[in-house]
Amino acid sequence: MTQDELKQAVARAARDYVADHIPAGAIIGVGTGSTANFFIDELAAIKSRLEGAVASSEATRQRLEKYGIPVFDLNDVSEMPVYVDGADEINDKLEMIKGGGGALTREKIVAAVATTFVCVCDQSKLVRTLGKFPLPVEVIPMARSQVARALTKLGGQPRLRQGFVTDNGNVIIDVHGLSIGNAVALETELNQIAGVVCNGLFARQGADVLLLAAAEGVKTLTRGR
Ligand SMILES: O=C(CO)[C@H](O)[C@H](O)COP(=O)(O)O
Repeated sequence: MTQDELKQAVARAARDYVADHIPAGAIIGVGTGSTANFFIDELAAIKSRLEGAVASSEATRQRLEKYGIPVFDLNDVSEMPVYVDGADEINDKLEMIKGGGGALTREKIVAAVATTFVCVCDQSKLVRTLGKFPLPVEVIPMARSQVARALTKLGGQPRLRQGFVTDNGNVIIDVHGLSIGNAVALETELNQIAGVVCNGLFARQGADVLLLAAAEGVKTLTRGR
């Protein structure tokens, strides 16, 4: 199976998970990226069961609206049964690196309101140790040099994502060369650097359910929050 076929398979599994686990008329959170896009395509088939969705990026908002799925402002939504999103890496504790698509801040905010984070991945994303994928950090533009120096002191090699501006008007620094032993501690430490808006470690609030696509089928792994 190609990687896109695996993404399609896991998107279908996520559609079925949503159909089985949410009450009719719920609002759900929707992530960003190619796997999330396949999920939106599948979600269109069950849209009559939803009141709508909250989008984690402008790209996701546009795709949801293309299918006629109502998109709500997060400020008007106080609870969501589920948030569905991909990841760049995930370990067996269901801690993740996210933000390859640059939407990490809004993803973390929308996920924080959801009861259950369902991560949808193909098998290539499952790793023993997080950090081979460069860790995205969203930074206020005037702070980029000072944050880069702080990231170097932490042992990483920071690289500015060239020509990229987030939906929030900020820049992304991708941190290479990290081998992340304690993801919760590093997530917390990075948040203390002045100028950091958000970092791509989703460890303090990891996934609750992982739907993992492999050639043999889609496996479900769960973790208590
Ligand atoms: O965090 C993300 C976007 O900010 C994505 O979930 C992550 O990059 C995975 O994307 P894809 O499904 O395209 O591999």
